[in-house]
Amino acid sequence: MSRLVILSNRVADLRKTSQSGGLAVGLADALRQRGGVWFGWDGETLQTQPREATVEQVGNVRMISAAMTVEDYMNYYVGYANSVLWPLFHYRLDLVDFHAPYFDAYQRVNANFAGLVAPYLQDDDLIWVHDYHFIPMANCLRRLGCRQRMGFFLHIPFPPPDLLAASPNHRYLVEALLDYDVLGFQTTADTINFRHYLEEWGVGEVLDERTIRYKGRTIAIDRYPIGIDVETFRDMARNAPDDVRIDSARREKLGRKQIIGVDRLDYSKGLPDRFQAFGKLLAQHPELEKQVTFLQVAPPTREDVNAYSDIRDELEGLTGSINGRFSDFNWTPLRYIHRPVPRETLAALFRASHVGLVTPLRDGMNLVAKEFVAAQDDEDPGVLVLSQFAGAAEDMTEALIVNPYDTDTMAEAIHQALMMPLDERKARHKALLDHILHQDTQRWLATFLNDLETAGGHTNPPPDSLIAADAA
Ligand SMILES: O=P(O)(O)OC[C@H]1O[C@H](O[C@H]2O[C@H](CO)[C@@H](O)[C@H](O)[C@H]2O)[C@H](O)[C@@H](O)[C@@H]1O
Ligand SMILES: O=c1ccn([C@@H]2O[C@H](COP(=O)(O)OP(=O)(O)O)[C@@H](O)[C@H]2O)c(=O)[nH]1
Repeated sequence: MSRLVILSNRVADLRKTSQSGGLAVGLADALRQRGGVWFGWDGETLQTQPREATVEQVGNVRMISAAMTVEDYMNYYVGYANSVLWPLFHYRLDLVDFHAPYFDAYQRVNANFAGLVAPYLQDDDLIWVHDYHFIPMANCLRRLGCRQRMGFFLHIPFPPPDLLAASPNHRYLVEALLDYDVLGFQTTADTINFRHYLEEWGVGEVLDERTIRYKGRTIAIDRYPIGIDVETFRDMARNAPDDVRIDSARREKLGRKQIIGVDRLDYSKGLPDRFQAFGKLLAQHPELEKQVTFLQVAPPTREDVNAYSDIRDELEGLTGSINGRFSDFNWTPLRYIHRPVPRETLAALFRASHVGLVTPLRDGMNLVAKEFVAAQDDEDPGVLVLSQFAGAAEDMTEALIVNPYDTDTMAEAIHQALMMPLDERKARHKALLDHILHQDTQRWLATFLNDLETAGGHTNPPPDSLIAADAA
């Protein structure tokens, strides 16, 4: 079996079970199972770029990481990755903030990181690159002479061609993706958008749904929906810490139901619309007074990007106005936590909740949707309310599917979830649980790596075209 080398901007702390963000959670689960190497940014910024990476062995995983300069952090991470690619790929052209130095830094950081990891690569490694930060990584590694098989997985949505074309570098990005041997997306909709781009812009040739021909090479593309380690999460949920148990017992005594949401405080997660829907629920159903509380965990994220401080102000305003209007001395309907909460605690909180709200405006997958289902008690499960625009909705069709822009209907869906009879809750939960058990981390890892192992790779001609790749 070839050694697996994972490259991603964010690396997790494998000593902790708690990671912020689904990419770190998914990859930590995957690498703990198979072992290998994980390379990425260590989260530090320095005045000058370090010449070497730091290496550390954690169990069966070799962690290789490096800092970046303050300037690169601002132009590459805050800039191109999170002020251009993130909003663009989440269909938010209004938030795209493009500046030429961002794109230069994006290419420079990819080239620097390729140079830092290349000395650690072995000839028969399987190289698996993750997410929008590292799209040109294959190109950079090939320029250094790396001939290994390389796969890429996009954790976020791939937008329709017309939206992508709003970026000055759209052709560069797509051609850089075609430098890999296998391209993975979260959903069928994403793979269709990618193929449509190729057809509309005349890049390569779509041979069939899963095969592209580009400059004499073959590239496999498919959807590989990311999953979770269901049994581990179920065990965490059953072992509630004391404070969660005491809080649940108090609520039970008062006959109160809990609604829960857990999201990084990101504009893509649809939090203001969700809060408004909760306000409408309370206004339209006065009988719910003191019968229900909504707990929203929303840890800070990417705070150096302007769009993220705006959403924080908006949410704090909404929390104040909802609680100001409906609270009583012994009831606070909306509890909002702006800090990360350990995943073990979240698991227990999910199990203690009657409704899970996962209502992003656009999301690659959304692991919280899967975690909420995994955490439930099979005999008395809670109900998942899921946005039609989360990647998870493509398969989790037994959730209550909502349009997150339509706050009136969302309020009604929350009401339906709170009132749902036990038989229906059990039937929906069983179907959702079967689904997440089937599409778990292990399957995600195995299907992608199987395709990478059998891909064109070494049989493809050397990608000389890459050397000539220009920033169109
Ligand atoms: O690394 P950060 O900038 O702090 O952001 C955290 C991660 O957010 C995104 O997660 C995505 O991946 C999940 C797992 O595949 C998926 O469920 C979710 O829909 C995506 O939004 C981002 O893509 C990661 O690169 C970040 O590390
Ligand atoms: O305070 C928090 C908030 C989130 N998470 C975890 O972070 C991941 C979020 O992944 P998801 O795919 O839902 O969204 P992303 O943040 O990657 O866009 C999930 O595993 C959550 O359980 C966590 O451990 N603590």
